[in-house]
Parts: sequence; C-alpha cells; structure tokens
Amino acid sequence: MEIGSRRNMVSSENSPPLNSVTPLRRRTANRIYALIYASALLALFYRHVRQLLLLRFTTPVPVAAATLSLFVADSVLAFMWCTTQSFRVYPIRRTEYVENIPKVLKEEDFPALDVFVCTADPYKEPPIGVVNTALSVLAYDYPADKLSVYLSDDGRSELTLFAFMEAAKFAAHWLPFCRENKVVDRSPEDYFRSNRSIGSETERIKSVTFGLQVMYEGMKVRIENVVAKGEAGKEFIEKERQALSPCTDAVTGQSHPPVIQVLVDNSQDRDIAGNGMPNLIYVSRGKSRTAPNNFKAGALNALVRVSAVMTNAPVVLTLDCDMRSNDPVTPRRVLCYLADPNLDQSKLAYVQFPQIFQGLDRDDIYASSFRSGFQMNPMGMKNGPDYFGTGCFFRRRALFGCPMAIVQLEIPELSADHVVERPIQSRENMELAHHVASGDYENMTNWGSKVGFRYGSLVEDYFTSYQLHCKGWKSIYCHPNRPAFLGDAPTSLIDMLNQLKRWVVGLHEVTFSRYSVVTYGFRFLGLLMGLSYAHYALWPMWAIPIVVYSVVPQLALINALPVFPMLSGPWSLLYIFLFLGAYSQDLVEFLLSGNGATVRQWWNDQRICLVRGLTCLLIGSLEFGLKCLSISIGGFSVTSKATNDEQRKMYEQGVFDFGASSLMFVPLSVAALVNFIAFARGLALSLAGALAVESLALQVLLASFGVVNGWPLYEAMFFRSDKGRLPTNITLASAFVAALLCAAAFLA
Ligand SMILES: O=c1ccn([C@@H]2O[C@H](COP(=O)(O)OP(=O)(O)O[C@H]3O[C@H](CO)[C@@H](O)[C@H](O)[C@H]3O)[C@@H](O)[C@H]2O)c(=O)[nH]1
Ligand SMILES: [Mn+2]
Repeated sequence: MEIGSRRNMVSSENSPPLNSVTPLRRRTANRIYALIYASALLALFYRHVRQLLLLRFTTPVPVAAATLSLFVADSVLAFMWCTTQSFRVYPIRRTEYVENIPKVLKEEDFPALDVFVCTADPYKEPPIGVVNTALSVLAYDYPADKLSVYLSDDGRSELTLFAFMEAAKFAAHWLPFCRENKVVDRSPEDYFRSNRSIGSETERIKSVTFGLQVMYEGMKVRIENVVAKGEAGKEFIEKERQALSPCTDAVTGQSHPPVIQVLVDNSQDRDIAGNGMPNLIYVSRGKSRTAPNNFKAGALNALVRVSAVMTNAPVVLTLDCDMRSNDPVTPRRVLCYLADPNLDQSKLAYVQFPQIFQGLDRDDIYASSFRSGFQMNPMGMKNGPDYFGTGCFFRRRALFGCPMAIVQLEIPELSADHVVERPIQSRENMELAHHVASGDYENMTNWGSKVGFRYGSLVEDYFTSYQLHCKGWKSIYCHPNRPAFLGDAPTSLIDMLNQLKRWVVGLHEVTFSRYSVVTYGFRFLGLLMGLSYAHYALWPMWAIPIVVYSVVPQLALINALPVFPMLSGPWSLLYIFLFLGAYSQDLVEFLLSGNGATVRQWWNDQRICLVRGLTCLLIGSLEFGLKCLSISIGGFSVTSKATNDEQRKMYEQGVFDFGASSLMFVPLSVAALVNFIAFARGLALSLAGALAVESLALQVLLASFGVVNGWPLYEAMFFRSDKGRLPTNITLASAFVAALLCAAAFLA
C-alpha cells in the first residue's frame, strides 16, 4: 500500500489536522545575537590580521608560534560558530494530534510496520536487555497482523536465540496483559521495576500481575544462567542448535550461512487470550570471507531484504538493542506524518525520534545525553534531522533511490511495491530469505552504495541520512513530551570515549571520501543543510582550538609572554564578550531544551566537551590517519551495555572513572597539569608586579578555568586510591611530558 495515497484517506480538505508546526520564539533573538556576535568575530580577525602582519623572520619563535596557533584556533572556532548558526535561524517545534488519526485513516488501512532490532555480542549486550527491547515493540498499540519484529544477531549466538525463544513464549502472556491493563511501560523490566499505583488495582489484577512477574523473573534467571554458562545446554532444542552449528567450525565468525527462525508466526500463533500476535523473526545474516560484513549497516541491509521477502512493510523502524519503547502509541504518532495528506509525502524519507537515555546520574557527569546533537540542533535543521541510528521510522521506499527515480533491484521480490502473498514460512519464502541474507549476496550489487543503508563509514547513520538529504529527501524530527524511546548510555568514561572515537573515525571516513561535505555536500544540500552536516562532519576539528587553548596561552604564561590584550584596554572586553557570550548562549539553549536540564548538567557538558577535544577527537583523528596508511584496521567495537556493580556505584555517586590504562588519558592529564603549573606561575608573577597583572590577567583567568575543569583529574592522579584513580603509569607519563613542556616554555 502506498502510505499517504488519497485512496485510503478520508478527503483531505475537511479532515482534522494530524500535526502542526510552531516556530520557536527564540529565533528572532538568535538572529539578532548572531549579528552582534558576527561583528565581534570580525573585530577579532581584524586584530589577528594586524598581529600576523607584525610577524618577521626575526620574531622570536615563541611569539610567532603563539600568534599563529591562536589564529588557527580562532579560525576553527569561528567556522564552528558559523555552522552552529544553521540550527539557530529557524528552530521549530512540532506537535502531533494522535487522537485525530481515526478520523483520517481506518485501522485496516494502517500501513504495515517492520521493526529491526540489532544486536552483535551477547556479553556486551546482555540478551535479557535485547529481549526487553523486542517485547516493548511487540507490545505496540498497533494491529498485530501489521507488525513484525526482526532481530538481527551479528553475534550468531545460541545465547541470544535461546533468549528469544523464551521471549516468544513470554510474549503470549505479556501482550494481552499490556492491552487489557493499558500498560504504558511495555518493556517488562521497566514495568516491574517502576512504582505502579498498586493500590488502585483490583485483587484479580494484582494476582495476575504477580503471576506474570514471577514468570518474567523466571525467564530472566534462565536467560542469565545460560549466558553465565556460555551455552544454552539441555534447555535448548536440538533443532535450533543444529541450525547454528555451522558457525562452530568457524568460531572466528568469518564465514557461515545465514540462520533465520520464525519464532512467532502471525498466521498461526495466538496469545493466551486467543488474539493474533505480531511476527517475531530471528535473523543471523550469513558472512563470507571474501565479502566485507559492513557492520551494522550490513546487518540492517540484510534485514531490509529478509523482511522484504517475508512481510515487506512500507514502514521500517530501526532500533539498537538497548533502545526500548517507552510509549505504545508511537507508531500511530508516526502516522500523523506518514499519513498526513497535507505533507509532501513523495519526499518524506523518515521520522526520527530523539535518543533519550535512562539510568543517567542526576548531574550527567559524562554528558552522555548529548543534548546538542539529539535534542537541541535537530529542531533547527532546515530539511529535517540527520538519522541517529535508532528510533527512526523509515519509508522503505526511501532506501531505494531518489524521490523521483527508483534504483532497480536484482530481484523483484525486494522492491518496495512488491506484495507478499505467500505465507512467511512457506518453503519458497524461506529459501529466498536465506538467499538474500547470505554473506556474498551483495557482491556486484548497489547495496550500500545506492541502495539501503550506506557503507564506508563507521557512522552509517550519519552517512545514510547525509546521502538521502543530498538526493532530495526530507525528514521530520518528532519529540513528544513523553519520550518515545529510552536507551542506555555508557556509564564508564573509557566506554564513552571509545564510542566517540569510533564516531570520529567514521566522520573522517566521510570527510575524506568523494562524498565530503566540503566538495559534495554543499552542492546538493544548499547552504543551511550543508552547514548543519558540516557541523557534524568537522566535529573532530574541535580538537584544534581545544588543544591550543589548553596549552598555548598557559605555556606563554609560564614564559611571562602576553598573548591576549591588556586587561584595561578595549580589546580585552572583546575577548571576554566572545568567551562569555558563547558560553551563556550555550547555557540558555541547554536549559531551554527541557527534560529536566540543570545548570550542573550544563557545567558537566561543557567540561566533557573539553575532555573530548583532548582525548577521543585527538586520538580518533590520529587513528584515522594510521588507518589511511593501512597501519591499523579498527572495526566497529560495540559499546558495552553491561556494567559491573563497582562501576555503577562510582557513576551513581558522580565520581569520574579513570581506571583504564588508555593512551587517551595522557593528553588530558598533560593539559590539566600544565594549567595547574601555569596558574601557579601566573599568581607568582602577579604578586611580583603590577604590569604582569595587566598584561597576563586574561591568561591567568584562562588557566584558572583550566584548573577548575581539571579538578577531577588532580584527584584521580594524586588523591584517590579506589579503582577509578588514574593508573600510575599514565600519571607518570603525563607528569613527565607536562614537566618537559613547562621547562621548555620557561627556558624559551
Ligand atoms: O557489527 C555490528 C556492530 C554493531 N551492531 C549493532 O549496532 C548497534 C549500535 O552499536 P553500539 O555499540 O551501541 O554503538 P553506539 O555508538 O552506542 O551507537 C550510536 O552510533 C552508531 C554508529 O556508530 C549507530 O549505529 C547507533 O545507532 C548509535 O546509537 C547495536 O545495537 C549493535 O548491536 C551490529 O548489529 N553489528
Ligand atoms: Mn548504543
């Protein structure tokens, strides 16, 4: 069915609205402020140019180095400021009127929905968590015969398959329970953990709930035991084990045929109340030694094909295994866009929900919520948000070419308008599904280049939406008050930094390809969208100003060399305005983004921005450089969603966890130490003479800002003895480098 086609609609003229757009009031203020800030930037560059013109061959090296590096740093900052404006000129807020859906679209005309859930490693992604994700969407408030959930298991693990066989049995009890009791938390873990208003329940419901909870806990224990043992053991049906067995002779996972198991079949299976259930299908795509597996993008494309053969729903939801549904009406909410006769349906590729995380500590010490990327900026992207990899409803057709021209596929069964007539488990269907999921199916095809999720970058989400937007597709950012999904974010610093390092490598892969935003993007996206995408593509460049501003003025201070204007002169006001102006606008936007944002969280957010610049942005870029020289080949290292109690405790107390011996911590600790030494030296110089106070004051202030931000590091280096302290070898190495730098600056 073509969603949005008039045939299925009540006439559009007198139908009630399904959604509305309100421009945010702050946009006028944003524009005026942008003009003021831009003038200040012009003044800054006037001063820079004047100083550059003063440089001679005879200029002392420290002066020349400081002048040049600060010029470069400010140029990057100014460019980044320009890119940020693309989110600020026209921010909007959307509202959906789900209650009007029945007046516009009859339930039997709802489009079918295929949900893709990805998992890759049963140890980093505990199967009980994946099961909760799947159950939360199986229980969507949507016609069961129009809903299918596909699980992609790149780990090809009998532990995960076992967990899903258990989940299929549990679903038969869970789905009718949710429906009858209008449960909103449809992931059982969240439901049983939450403080439900038990008092208001009748005796009967109480005992049903209790029985279900016992059943859930039983399943959880069985799954966790199996994971602890590392094999499904006797509990596992021999047939399934045989299906997986070809992988045991290639445990390296390099080469094996696909496994597809239909665990719940809508045409046959019934829940305990006798109603139909959505399809639940386990897929572990095949892998081949001769073809790259393309990580998550490859997994998603395999699901696009398998689902095309089996159900071919026109709408596809992609979910990471740690992203549970938090609101059962979400698919209907999406229909407020995909079925809106007043929108240009032929160009609308996807509806993206924000990534919102559960289980963060109150102050969000690692800034895991990524408010700017997931909640603030998307409201302002002219043609709609980029794709975040999860919580996104695609129109299947958007994966097959431009809005106007379809890319022909190898077999007709894969095309978006193919109607599936065979029962999903028919022999022909299963054979074809296995064929399209095999490891070398994609050889010599357009998959990953013109069709499906795009290959070539570790941030396949960013890259895919970038290409769709370049091809003329549009997207919609939908952020209802009750979060549609809740996910897990890394709760250890090193996990978080490693995750971002992967993103950095992925973004560089795009920037240094023929699809670079600079040479390709701007041409097809236009100025505003081009700037928005450049903002992300060039995000690793933040490392330059952050590194420069964390050491150069400080080393100059140690040398008693002024690099900023005198405190009493007019130019110092410019510097103070540029600094405080940027920070306060960021603070205001952060607080306006809602969802309980606090000043403390903002403070942590700005601190983590600096930390990122000195760690993952820097090291990630270095790693990318090595990769280009083919010195190292890193893959997609999956972020761990399992935490140990100690880590969890540290995180909940808001204490930084530096307890990993990682090279990434070296530049960070060096910067912290340099700031401390510079601050001490600055104080000493100020006590010695009034002139120093005047000319070095801004540098002393900057160093004091560094010291305040570096506090957790000093603690981790010198005062802590728990597991989260900085490993001694890292402390020693950093102290050595910092001492060398400071001595060199002092003597220069
Ligand atoms: O070979 C692989 C590797 C990963 N995954 C899955 O991809 C998802 C995302 O992996 P994760 O380690 O959680 O990455 P994050 O950095 O947390 O994820 C963000 O960044 C990714 C791109 O780097 C996007 O794919 C994600 O949607 C986005 O949430 C998980 O469900 C994995 O199971 C696979 O299916 N196959
Ligand atoms: Mn994740």
